[in-house]
Amino acid sequence: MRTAHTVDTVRRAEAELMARLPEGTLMQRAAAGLTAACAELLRSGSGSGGGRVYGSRVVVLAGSGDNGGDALYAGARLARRGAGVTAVLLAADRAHPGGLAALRAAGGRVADDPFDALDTADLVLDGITGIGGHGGLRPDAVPIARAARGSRAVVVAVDLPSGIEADSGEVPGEALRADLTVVFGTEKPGLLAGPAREYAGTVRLVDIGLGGILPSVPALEALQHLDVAQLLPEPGAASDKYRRGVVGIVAGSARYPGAAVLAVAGALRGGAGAVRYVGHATDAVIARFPEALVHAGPPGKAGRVQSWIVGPGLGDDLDAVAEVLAAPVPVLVDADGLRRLAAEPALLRDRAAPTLLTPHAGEAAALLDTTREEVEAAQLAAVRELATRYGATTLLKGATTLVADPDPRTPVRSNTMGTPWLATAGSGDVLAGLAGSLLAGGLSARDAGSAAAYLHGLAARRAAADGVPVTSYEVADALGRAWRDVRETGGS
Ligand SMILES: NC(=O)C1=CN([C@@H]2O[C@H](COP(=O)(O)OP(=O)(O)OC[C@H]3O[C@@H](n4cnc5c(N)ncnc54)[C@H](OP(=O)(O)O)[C@@H]3O)[C@@H](O)[C@H]2O)[C@@H](O)CC1
Ligand SMILES: Nc1ncnc2c1ncn2[C@@H]1O[C@H](COP(=O)(O)OP(=O)(O)O)[C@@H](O)[C@H]1O
Ligand SMILES: [K+]
Repeated sequence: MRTAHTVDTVRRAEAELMARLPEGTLMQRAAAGLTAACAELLRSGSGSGGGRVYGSRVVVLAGSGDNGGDALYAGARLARRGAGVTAVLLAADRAHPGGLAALRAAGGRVADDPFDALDTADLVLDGITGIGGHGGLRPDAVPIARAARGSRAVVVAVDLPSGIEADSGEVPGEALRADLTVVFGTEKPGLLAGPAREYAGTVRLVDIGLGGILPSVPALEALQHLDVAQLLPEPGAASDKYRRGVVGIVAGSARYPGAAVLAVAGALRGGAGAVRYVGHATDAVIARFPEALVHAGPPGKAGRVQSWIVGPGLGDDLDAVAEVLAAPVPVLVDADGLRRLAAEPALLRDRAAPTLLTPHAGEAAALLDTTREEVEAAQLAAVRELATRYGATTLLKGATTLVADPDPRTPVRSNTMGTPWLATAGSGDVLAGLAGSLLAGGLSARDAGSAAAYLHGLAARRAAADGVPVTSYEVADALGRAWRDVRETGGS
């Protein structure tokens, strides 16, 4: 499990640890981890450095705080290994004194012209701001950050990409996009939530000894293979199709029969014992999936289920939404079902069984009575607000998918397993089917949503492995492979 803690929590834990250690120890641990990561990158040939630390050209962008200190000490270590290291000081009179002295003692120098230095750099260390930065890059840092990004150098962010908000994942102004972020002690929420997450590149965690001090419940977490493997249901010797769970799907319409087919496709790969389709697309569903049980409706007449999915491709025939939400089983509401809910939130008022809402940014905006742009700029705040306002677990789809429970103390789950290939019509229907199927298998709404988002992203990656566009149907088809992948790596 990847975990992220807020800035306040990190600062408290660091203070507690620092009180037990000689001064400067944590910064040296951070700098040592940073140096190792940079050396590895340079040796791998990234940034056209010729595959060695010795002789490579490194530029350290150093702001006025400890983030700059980390970067300067790492620069000093790289200089001792033979790199040519130049520092660009964003606030020359307030640069970290110890870090700057160490760099100079190791043969590093301060740049006369930052742009000349960046022009020939192989690697740029971004130490402008860390967890103390707010409000985006300041005007004097903007041209330097742009030159760094525009150069051929590989960019390594120290703790987090400068310009992002560590706690909210918002990017209020300009920020410096990194190829690698070396984060200290624990991840920060902004590394797991969009839009900031998309600035971080690959994230590498350096242990600085905070492990036993940080609270065990993080602010955010992200599942990995092993975690997903442990969540997935597995039939036992005593299982029959009803015990494995029956998922009911109210989706599709004469106008959008494909949404029904795709939701059923996802649900059939989610481990439920049976998939019961209810609606106007029975012919299309049965033609593709003879194993589905079909019924023209209404849902109450279709037979028992352990969970319902309602919404994909329903069009304007939305009476079934209220009917399904009145059932005492877990319900996943997607697409047109969410439109109905935005118009009548009271439909959720008397629900005792779990509810999972799966909006994309546009649907989330309608539910929150705001704009898509505002949701996209503050995804973490939006998903939390949706979950508390509607009293329902909410999965907010996007390049990063977030899942929040109504109880604000429960860590938000982030899924970074997606791929832009998923931005294709109908892939959300497959996700809804898969998540609803996991709900029928007995997973909580949070586990079902986050495990489904993970498998869905992994399936798309597998299906697009050759770099070719994938269709939503192919994503559904690759779910079996994704399931096998996590089981093989995670054990079962
Ligand atoms: N604590 C620990 O034990 C450890 C901490 N570690 C490291 O310390 C980092 C946190 O250091 P920090 O607290 O000094 O804050 P930091 O992010 O460097 O910013 C400092 C100053 O920058 C300025 N500034 C603000 N916004 C700005 C902007 N938009 N653009 C430009 N400048 C801006 C503002 O100063 P101002 O100019 O307003 O006076 C602010 O005070 C942390 O991320 C990690 O790398 C590690 O060594 C491990 C041990
Ligand atoms: N850039 C992206 N990177 C990763 N995943 C993405 C990206 N864009 C969209 N997705 C994923 O693709 C799916 C799209 O779902 P949705 O918006 O409901 O589409 P549709 O309604 O066409 O099915 C979601 O799972 C979303 O998280
Ligand atoms: K930084």
